Parts: sequence; structure tokens; C-alpha cells
Amino acid sequence: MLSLEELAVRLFDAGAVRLGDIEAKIGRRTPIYFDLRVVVSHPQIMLSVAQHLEKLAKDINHELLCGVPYAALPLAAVMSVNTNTPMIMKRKETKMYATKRILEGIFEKNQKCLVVEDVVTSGGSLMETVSTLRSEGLQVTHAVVVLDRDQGGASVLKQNGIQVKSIFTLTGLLRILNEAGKISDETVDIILDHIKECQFSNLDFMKDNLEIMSV
Ligand SMILES: O=c1ccn([C@@H]2O[C@H](COP(=O)(O)O)[C@@H](O)[C@H]2O)c(=O)[nH]1
Repeated sequence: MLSLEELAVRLFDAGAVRLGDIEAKIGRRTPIYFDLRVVVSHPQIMLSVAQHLEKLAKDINHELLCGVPYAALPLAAVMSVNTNTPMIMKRKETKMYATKRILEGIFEKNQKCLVVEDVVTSGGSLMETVSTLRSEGLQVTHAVVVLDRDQGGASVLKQNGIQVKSIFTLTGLLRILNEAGKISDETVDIILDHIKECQFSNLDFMKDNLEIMSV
């Protein structure tokens, strides 16, 4: 398994870290965007990311894995194979014919399901998956995540009964990339200022996700 420092640099070199003035979800702009979808083109990086997630998952009692669609699906699949843990998949929309399912795979009510996610910003995407899993009778208390952007999402999720464990926090990742000479001091300062200014709270989350909260 690659060390955290090696993994951070390999992700950067693979193009998973985009710098600039980038349009993010919900029309906001960000000086840094992580595109972890590129890992499917780098099997060694994907394996290492999955192994780090498995390390985080070791102490969490779970019987099933579920990746947040779509970026975390391949990561959850690799973890499932490596640890021999069954996986289920959440569809973006309920299938309208044949099985009419929102969750694919075999599960029973009250099973403990661990959620896998690539990036947490506000926590909205992860919570959407958690709400579906809970509404199907599964127990969900934890999530393992590649990157927590330090923008309040983990705390919002905690308030909604989900403990988040992440491989990287944005602050920690910036420090590694700065020490490796990949990101300048000036860029680090711009990103840290942005993160400080752009924080999400449980209140924003509830306003933006009234539908999810009512599931
Ligand atoms: O740098 C980023 C930031 C976000 N994403 C994608 O968005 C969601 C996380 O955002 P929430 O506000 O927590 O819903 C996640 O599913 C990512 O796929 C990203 O790819 N890169």
C-alpha cells in the first residue's frame, strides 16, 4: 500500500486535483476541485485508495458496503472484493420496470451498511444515499471517505447520525502537496481562505435538502 504522502502525489500527478477558478456544485466557485473519477484509469492508485479506505473501515462494525453514486462505486467494489464484504448499489433513480428497485444487490432489514464516498463538501450527496438506505430498513452510522474538504460536511453528517472517517482532510492534503513542491504557498493560502469563508452548517443543509430530510 502506498503511504499517504505517496498516494497524495500520485493522485495529483494523475490529474485528480484541479486548481483555478472552478465552478462547483450549486453554482458556487472554488479554487480547488477534486476529480477522483480519474482513478478508474489508474488501477494501482485505485487499489491503494481502496486499501486506505479498508484500513479506516476495519474498526467499524458492518455487514454491507454501499458507494455513493457514481464516483465511489468502483472504490466500494474493490473494497468489497478485497475484504469479502457484500456490496449493494443505490440507483440514481428507482428502476421503473421489472424489479422497480432503488437498491441493487441482496440485503436484509437491519443489516449494518457502511457508506463509501469520494469527497465530502456539504455532506448532501452522502446524506441522500444514507436516507435511501435507512428508508429501506438498513442501519447506517458510519461513512469512509477519501477526502473531507473541511467545509463542515462531516459535522453536518455527525448531527444526522453519521460518523465520517476520511483518508485525507483538505488541510492535510494541502500540507503534503505543498511539502512535495506540487502547490505553492500562495495557492495554499488562497484555498485555506476559501475554505474558511465557504462553510456549510446543518441549517444550510436542511434548507437545501428538505426532500431528503423528510424521507
Ligand atoms: O472537489 C469536489 C467536491 C465535490 N465533489 C462531488 O460532490 C459531492 C460532494 O459534495 P457534497 O456537497 O458533500 O454533496 C461528491 O459526491 C463528489 O462526487 C467532487 O467530486 N469534488
